Amino acid sequence: MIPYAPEPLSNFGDEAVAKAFQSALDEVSRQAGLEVPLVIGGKRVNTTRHIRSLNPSNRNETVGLASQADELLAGAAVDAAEKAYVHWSRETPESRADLLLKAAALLKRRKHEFSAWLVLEAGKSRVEADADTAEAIDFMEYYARQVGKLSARASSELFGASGEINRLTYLPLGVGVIVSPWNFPLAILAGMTTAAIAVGNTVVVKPSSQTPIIAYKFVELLEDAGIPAGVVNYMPGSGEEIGDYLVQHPRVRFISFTGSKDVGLHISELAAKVSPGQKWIKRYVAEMGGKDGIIVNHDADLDLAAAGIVSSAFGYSGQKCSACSRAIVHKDVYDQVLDKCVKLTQKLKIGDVRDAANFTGPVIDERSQRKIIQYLEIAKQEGNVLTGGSAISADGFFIEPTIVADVQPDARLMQEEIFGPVLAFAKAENWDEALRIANQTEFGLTGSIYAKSRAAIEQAKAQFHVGNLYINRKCTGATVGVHPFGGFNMSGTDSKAGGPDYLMLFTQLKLVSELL
Ligand SMILES: NC(=O)c1ccc[n+]([C@@H]2O[C@H](COP(=O)([O-])OP(=O)(O)OC[C@H]3O[C@@H](n4cnc5c(N)ncnc54)[C@H](O)[C@@H]3O)[C@@H](O)[C@H]2O)c1
Ligand SMILES: N[C@@H](CCC=O)C(=O)O
Repeated sequence: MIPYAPEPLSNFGDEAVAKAFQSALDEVSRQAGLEVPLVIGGKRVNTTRHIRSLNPSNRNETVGLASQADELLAGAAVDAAEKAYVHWSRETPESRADLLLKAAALLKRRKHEFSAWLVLEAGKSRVEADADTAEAIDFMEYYARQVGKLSARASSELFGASGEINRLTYLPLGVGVIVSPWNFPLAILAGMTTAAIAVGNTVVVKPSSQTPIIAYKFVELLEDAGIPAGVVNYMPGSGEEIGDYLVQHPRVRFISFTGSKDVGLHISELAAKVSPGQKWIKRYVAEMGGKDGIIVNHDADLDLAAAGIVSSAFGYSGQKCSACSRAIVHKDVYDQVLDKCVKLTQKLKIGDVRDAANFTGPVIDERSQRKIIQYLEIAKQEGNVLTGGSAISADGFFIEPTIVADVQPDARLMQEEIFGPVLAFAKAENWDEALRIANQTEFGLTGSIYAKSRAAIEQAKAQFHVGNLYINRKCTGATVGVHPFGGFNMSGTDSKAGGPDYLMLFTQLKLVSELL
């Protein structure tokens, strides 16, 4: 196998690339409105109830209708996954890795088509959509290589004992439930799903109700790559209805979740309870929200810092768990950084992401837009709104990129995950205080610092308590295999997706010791 290298991002400045993307977008737009069934044990199942997936750039456009599962069908999906597990768990690591490589190759060929679905269904700009698709490819390429390493690693790290043969093996866990979010509806779904199946598990995938169509397209892609029936079952449905049911199912062995803190904690509680007939303690891997901060020191390159803050805060309308929602700036350069950020923000173009000129698109849906509008009201009480501050009246769910100055560290704007384009600024007296403010949160996902002084950098490395700390660069945009991703505290179980230990989370280790 050639060494892993991340998938290059598309250069839309190249006319041929832009044209190829546009034709994919036109083609996908023609397919909009399609109906997708559930997939249980490889069979298509159509239901009478549907989830309507809307284009966030224009609520009048239906991207697709997904069949909606109920408990009975979700139970059938667990049965199908359990049946498939018998064979899939005995496949060689090499053949499972090959499947991931085939799926990655197919996705590379159909890159623009998948990105176009992301533009339509998730409201991503083509640049953000392309990065999402590239990350999905990366997860599969990376995990395909990690599977072999995992099986090679176990026994080689045992100490020898005379007169014995000792073998350590990573075994899969069983049937898992994959619960994924809408904000990286391809990359995160693909990463969570393929990591679990790469080591021999079978899964029921419950995608987000905002983005079921792209999830279906991914399951189809796995089928095109040759995945056996039942290894991945596709099960859109309401979180409360089938999510809770699947999490509590006695024959579900593990749950891999990415989403908000509230839902993550709810699942944690349910998964901890033993259901009648259950034979194991369920494994729970959870990646949750963030309240990520960027700290700027008095000696920093202020232009670099302002560009990093604005890009981290407003890329994909602030709807990344890694997004910068707090800028904590040394008092000596506070006004300058604020001014630079406001000027950069006012240049951002907002609108329908089908238009390449728009940097920022909509937020995901009306509920999210309403929630962010409430925070814009809170912003007026908790600070000074310097730019933005309103929703945009349109058919899509647009919110102006908003900067709020002079916010107190304990204000709601500095504590609660808004998940929209709202950035709060707080002033720090000195570097110690800046780090204290940055850590004054229940989350601990990403963070950046901009500083030149070596002492300040080293102090931040030791004291800034986040899973992903970046120095003199933005706090979004982790690359698979380069920046393993996951956070501390209420940001989750720090599972480090795209890192060397991730696959182990979906395994159990068996030691066999034979006396000679
Ligand atoms: N840490 C990370 O790596 C990471 C990555 C992406 C997103 N996120 C976080 O995800 C959130 C945004 O995504 P979201 O709005 O889709 O999150 P969400 O928690 O609302 O939903 C996530 C998934 O959980 C499902 N769900 C809801 N209720 C459920 C229940 N009772 N049982 C089982 N499943 C249920 C949803 O249908 C969806 O599929 C943000 O908080 C963001 O920070 C974290
Ligand atoms: N891994 C992504 C964030 C995923 C969550 O939304 C990043 O690093 O920006």
